[in-house]
Amino acid sequence: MDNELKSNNDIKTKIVKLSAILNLPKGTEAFISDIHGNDDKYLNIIRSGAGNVSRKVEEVFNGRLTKLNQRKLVCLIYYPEEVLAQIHEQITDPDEAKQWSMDTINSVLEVVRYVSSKYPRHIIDKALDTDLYEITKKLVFGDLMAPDKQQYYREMIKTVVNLKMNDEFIISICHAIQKLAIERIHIIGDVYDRGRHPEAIIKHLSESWQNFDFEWGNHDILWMGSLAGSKLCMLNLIRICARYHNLKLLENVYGIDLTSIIKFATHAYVPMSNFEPRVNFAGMTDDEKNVDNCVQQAAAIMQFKLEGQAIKRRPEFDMNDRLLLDKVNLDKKSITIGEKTYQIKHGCFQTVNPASPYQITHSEQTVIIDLINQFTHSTQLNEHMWFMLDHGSMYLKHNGNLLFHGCIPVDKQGNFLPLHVDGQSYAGRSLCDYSEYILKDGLRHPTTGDCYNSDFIWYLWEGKNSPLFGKDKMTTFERYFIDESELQTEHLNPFFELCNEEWFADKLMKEFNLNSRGHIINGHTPEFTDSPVKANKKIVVVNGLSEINSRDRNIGGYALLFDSYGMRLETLRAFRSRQESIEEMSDVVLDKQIVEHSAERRTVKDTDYGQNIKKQIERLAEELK
Ligand SMILES: O=P(O)(O)OC[C@H]1O[C@](O)(COP(=O)(O)O)[C@@H](O)[C@@H]1O
Ligand SMILES: [Mn+2]
Repeated sequence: MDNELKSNNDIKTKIVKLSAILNLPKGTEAFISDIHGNDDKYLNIIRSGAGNVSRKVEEVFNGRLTKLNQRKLVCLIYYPEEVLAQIHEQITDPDEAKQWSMDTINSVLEVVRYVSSKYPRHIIDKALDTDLYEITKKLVFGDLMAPDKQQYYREMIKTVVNLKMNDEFIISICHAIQKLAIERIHIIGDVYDRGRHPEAIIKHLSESWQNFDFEWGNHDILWMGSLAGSKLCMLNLIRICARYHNLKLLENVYGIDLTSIIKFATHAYVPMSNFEPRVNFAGMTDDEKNVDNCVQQAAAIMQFKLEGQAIKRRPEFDMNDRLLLDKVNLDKKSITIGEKTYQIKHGCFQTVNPASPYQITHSEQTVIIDLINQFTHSTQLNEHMWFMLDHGSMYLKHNGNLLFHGCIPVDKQGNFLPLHVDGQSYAGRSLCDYSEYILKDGLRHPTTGDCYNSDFIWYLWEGKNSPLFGKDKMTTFERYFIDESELQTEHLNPFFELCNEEWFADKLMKEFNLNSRGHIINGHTPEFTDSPVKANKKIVVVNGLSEINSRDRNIGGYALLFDSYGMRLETLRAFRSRQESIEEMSDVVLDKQIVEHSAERRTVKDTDYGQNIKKQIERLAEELK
């Protein structure tokens, strides 16, 4: 064959393959948010395919397995390692154990074949374990019903069991099912803060997941901002870690030596009830609680001082109402705001100089410099934050939907509120684009000096026009010191109320150049009273809210699934622990609600990926001689 013909045939083969992919059903997207370092809860959602795995098992085994046996199989798929250990304790007879393994291998193979049926080969290949690839590929892709081959496959399964590879094999297939149950995960912000293992979530995504994206949340910004050199982001972050008994995360995972702040804090402060940690884990010692308490005070006071300096440096941020330290009276036991004076029962203003309340002391300065140098040089923090940066954005337009963590700031009429900074005005989409630009610029050029980028990144955390925060003020000071609920209340931007209006959803979509048939999906605010589905089903809030805040203790938040049949919102069962989930064989989903039902089954053709494929096909067609 001459070379020209050969290369033409290569191109044609590629076109045939790509055209075939266009007609496969659209992959399943899962939308989750506000994980807040709860790695077990996150893995529970992911391993269950946000409820998709149990649905698939039901579709395959309805009428063949009882509900109880379906639940057992589902639980095995979520937690194969733990469930297999239990089974080995329960089934001690060798023959019975072999039988169980053979039956189970057959069942999980049926499920993996079913979930992989809508994927092109290269995606399935990625989901299969590389060590066992040669065997799994034969059993997954082989035609098991072909009469001449049945014996061949059965013998293979028998040999896997006889060679005692059964557990390893089952585990690898279960993991493949988990991966294939969701094609892409959208993590709509707040991976970090409060919970103990945000790094485990990053690790899971980087090591075992292929398709995902982050839409950054306000808490993630604190961590990215600290790497960029923002001392304010860092002090907020340390304060929150101390508040949630999480300082170990900084030491053990990010290699931050906290000696300087712990020494300073325990010397300058005594534990006080208003700084007690917000969690009470079994095994927390009094010593640890005292350290948390004092570090929280030290970080809070340094934060309030540096915030004061930043607010004065940046009048354009319009945050003068947050200047509170200078309103504390000389007795340091009361504060006068406007006309009113409020008592401060538990103040800790011993390092505040009334003549110059926002000035930090020399000791504080030493601590801050030591810490910010460590943050900006932490290898692990660098790795994790760049991972979030590389795979994330302020907002994402994907398959016709608009995703962001918090809000697009508006006034009561729904007009986009402008932020006047850097000689320009930014509002709506341009505010999001500008925020992303500054964040990236800040991370590319880290500096520990008081620069504009660092100040702006901190503004994204708690400024009233920040798309990530979405509240009029952050009342940290009031919540620590002033026992007055009216002052402590943070008011949501009108955006959240307007989200009940369909016209508003349409306006947002238009601002982002999207068709009004798509959906807006965000997180951030826990839904206590209203439904998470709003604006005639055009807006969905997927907060994986913590059970502590939930109006119903059985509800553990919401996740959204978007597959070839449409979109459905899953109400998640409250998650208490991995062990409890395994013992109770509880499924993740409590309830489902259809958000959209596609009239026709969506295929890859109807997705952004499909658009790319079409372009590739066009380019290839042009190459044909
Ligand atoms: O309950 P805590 O730890 O004091 O945190 C409360 C603070 O967290 C915030 O709710 C922001 O966090 P979220 O993004 O999780 O809502 C602030 O508005 C509030 O001041
Ligand atoms: Mn948030």
